[in-house]
Amino acid sequence: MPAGAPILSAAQMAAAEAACAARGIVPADLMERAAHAVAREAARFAAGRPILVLAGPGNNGGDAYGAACLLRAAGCDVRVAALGEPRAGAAAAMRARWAGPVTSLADAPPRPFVIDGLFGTGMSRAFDGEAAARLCEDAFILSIDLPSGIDADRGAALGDAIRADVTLALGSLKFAHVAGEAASRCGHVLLDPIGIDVSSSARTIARPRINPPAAAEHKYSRGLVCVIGGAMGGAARLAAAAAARGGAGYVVLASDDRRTPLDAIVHREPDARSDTIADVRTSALLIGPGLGRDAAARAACAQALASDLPLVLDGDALALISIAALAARRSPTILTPHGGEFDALFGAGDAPKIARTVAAARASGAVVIHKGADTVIADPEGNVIVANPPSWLSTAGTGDVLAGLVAARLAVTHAPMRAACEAVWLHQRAAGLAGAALVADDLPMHVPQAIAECR
Ligand SMILES: NC(=O)C1=CN([C@@H]2O[C@H](COP(=O)(O)OP(=O)(O)OC[C@H]3O[C@@H](n4cnc5c(N)ncnc54)[C@H](OP(=O)(O)O)[C@@H]3O)[C@@H](O)[C@H]2O)[C@H](O)CC1
Ligand SMILES: [K+]
Repeated sequence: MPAGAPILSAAQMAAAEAACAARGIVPADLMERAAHAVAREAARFAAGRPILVLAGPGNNGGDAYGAACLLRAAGCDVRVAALGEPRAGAAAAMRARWAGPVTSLADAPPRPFVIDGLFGTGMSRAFDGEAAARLCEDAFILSIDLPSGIDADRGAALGDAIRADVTLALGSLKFAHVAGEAASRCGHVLLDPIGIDVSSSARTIARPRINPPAAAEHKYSRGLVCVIGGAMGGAARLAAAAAARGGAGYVVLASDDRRTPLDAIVHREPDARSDTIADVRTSALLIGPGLGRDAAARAACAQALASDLPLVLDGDALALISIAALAARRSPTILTPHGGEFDALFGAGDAPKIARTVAAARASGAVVIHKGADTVIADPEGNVIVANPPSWLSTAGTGDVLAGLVAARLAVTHAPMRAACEAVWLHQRAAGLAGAALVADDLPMHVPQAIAECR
């Protein structure tokens, strides 16, 4: 996935495209650039294999006809199969430029390399993809802009959507490249800006810059993280270990369980939880991993919410708080819900995940890390960062590790959105370093290497 790339809705993309006209760049120019970009990538990936171009009735089809012409002119073996005819505009002009035969999808013989130009951002209703599926079955598929059959904003498959090996996004990434079911249908995503000026409050995650501590720093100035644990000691231990490896100067673990994951982590008895939450030296307080939901947990959560400390709320804590109590806080707050915890706190809804996460951040005044295969990070100002963490992270305890990293980065940076993004990046990079079949315990030891890569 391109790092730090803007992400737009289909309507925002159309507006950016329209704004090009003011600079004298008309739709036919953009399609010409799109066709060149598609032909370039197709030639690279096809590597001499016979190419079948699937062309639809809209501008996605126009891009496809343009690429077919360029590839044929470059000496490639190209055939075209179409679904409907472009009726007007730049797409019709591109269609007219193609002098070779055009067959229907049903009549086309399969070829080993397919350029999927059936539908892009204009996909508006379910699509009967049976004929296309036959042609794509054993082929390498390069999708133009989006795999055909995908709702660009929701990332949902409308009928029989195509599953691409490579998707070349044009102009900007769309929500479907990073969110929802569609993200997994895109294969490897490339982006060609084709000269369109794009600005967006939503971007893909990028490697952060993390400086080493200044020479005069000491353990308290580096950031004191207090982890408030409860009945399930393992979760809090994982979080504390991650906080210690994540760059905090000092980590305190107040938990029923006397074991600490590292000798460098200071244990406090659970009856000292209240004093710990009241400790004004604390740079970031983490509450939730393994906390439980009993009366003591509820009281600890209420005290944490009422404090002026920068706060990270995870796991059980997310079930013990209200949006009103969050909104009343004046200090930085970060929430780390997975989908179920998010729905329980903010309500389930039909809107795309990015929009729901922004609404949650606005309502709570907190930075929200809405975890999942597409992790959406939003702040109350509407800024959004999207990450696609490795699927090996879908195992017990990895959320506790993330919570600990979030607390560490909040303690160091004092900036909740920055802290959330740094932590999510470090978490996914540590997972990459840990490799296949990782367990949560493996992650903290890889965080220092991930931090070292952030110079
Ligand atoms: N990013 C850019 O600036 C550029 C993008 N380009 C390419 O343009 C497409 C978007 O083009 P658009 O024409 O808006 O949309 P599509 O090509 O995706 O499809 C629209 C046509 O498809 C018909 N349609 C929609 N759903 C179905 C269906 N289920 N079955 C059959 N036909 C369907 C739709 O018909 P309507 O009746 O709904 O109007 C349209 O005819 C973008 O993705 C890029 O590839 C530019 O080329 C360059 C600039
Ligand atoms: K397509």
